[in-house]
Amino acid sequence: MKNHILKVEGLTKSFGTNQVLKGIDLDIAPGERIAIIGGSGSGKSTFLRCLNFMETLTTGAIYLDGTRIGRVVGKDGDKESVVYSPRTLCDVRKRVGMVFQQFNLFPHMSVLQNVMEGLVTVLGKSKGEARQIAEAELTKVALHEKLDAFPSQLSGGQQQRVAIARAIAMSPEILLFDEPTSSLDPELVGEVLRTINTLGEEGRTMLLVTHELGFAYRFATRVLFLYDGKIHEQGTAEEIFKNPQSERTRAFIARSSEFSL
Ligand SMILES: Nc1ncnc2c1ncn2[C@@H]1O[C@H](COP(=O)(O)OP(=O)(O)OP(=O)(O)O)[C@@H](O)[C@H]1O
Repeated sequence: MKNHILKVEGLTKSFGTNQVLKGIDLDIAPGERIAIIGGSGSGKSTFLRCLNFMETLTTGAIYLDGTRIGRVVGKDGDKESVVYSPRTLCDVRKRVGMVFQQFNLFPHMSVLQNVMEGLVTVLGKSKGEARQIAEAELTKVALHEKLDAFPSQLSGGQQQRVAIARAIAMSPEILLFDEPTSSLDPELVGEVLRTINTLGEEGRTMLLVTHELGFAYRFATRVLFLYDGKIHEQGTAEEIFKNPQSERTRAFIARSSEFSL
């Protein structure tokens, strides 16, 4: 049997009466680089946020290394009641890191402190060890000269690289990227995509929601096309971009003006 690091089963998510995710099943093997593409409002960000429980699931289950997250405490027909303890959620977020569109850095902390914070408060590292790890990760994203700067003194691309270093420093097993370049000026997009690409080459398991279809084509080992809250089509980048089976996928790719292979 294939070894799955993450498994999603029958995931639905509603906000009030608006059902945004309508039944998603997905198995992810270690080292896969998955790009999630789809039109605005198709549920891409919501799906990603469900994977580290920033959103509660309406129905369905998520398994990490074969273990279901949360404890089922009751069942009413098909609907389960599941309890997620703060400890479980903290554990999941250690294992599943996330980089956001808006960086989400702490504005009152220096670059170094931003990366050290989770290492000390969540992982319980000593300040000395946290500093060592943080400096090493910031060097990898070429920000070793900005350790004492504050986020407001950095470009958007540099801030996003701090956010990536902060996520990587926690050694997550899976990294989620939610449109990490969409709030950047066009000239800064390349530096962040290069950083993400390097992480992929290191064999990390990654899921990336993106509108940069050219990058998705080069980067992803698997592409998911989300439409109306479901995985409408999935396959290798070659299959999805060059030979999609569905007319809807074909039309989406043809419409996306950024796409250049
Ligand atoms: N917290 C929320 N409360 C209510 N509705 C929400 C919430 N978050 C998302 N939605 C709704 O869920 C739907 C899907 O949103 P989502 O952000 O997942 O789409 P997306 O595919 O990532 O879109 P985009 O490409 O524009 O970012 C939208 O109709 C949105 O209004």
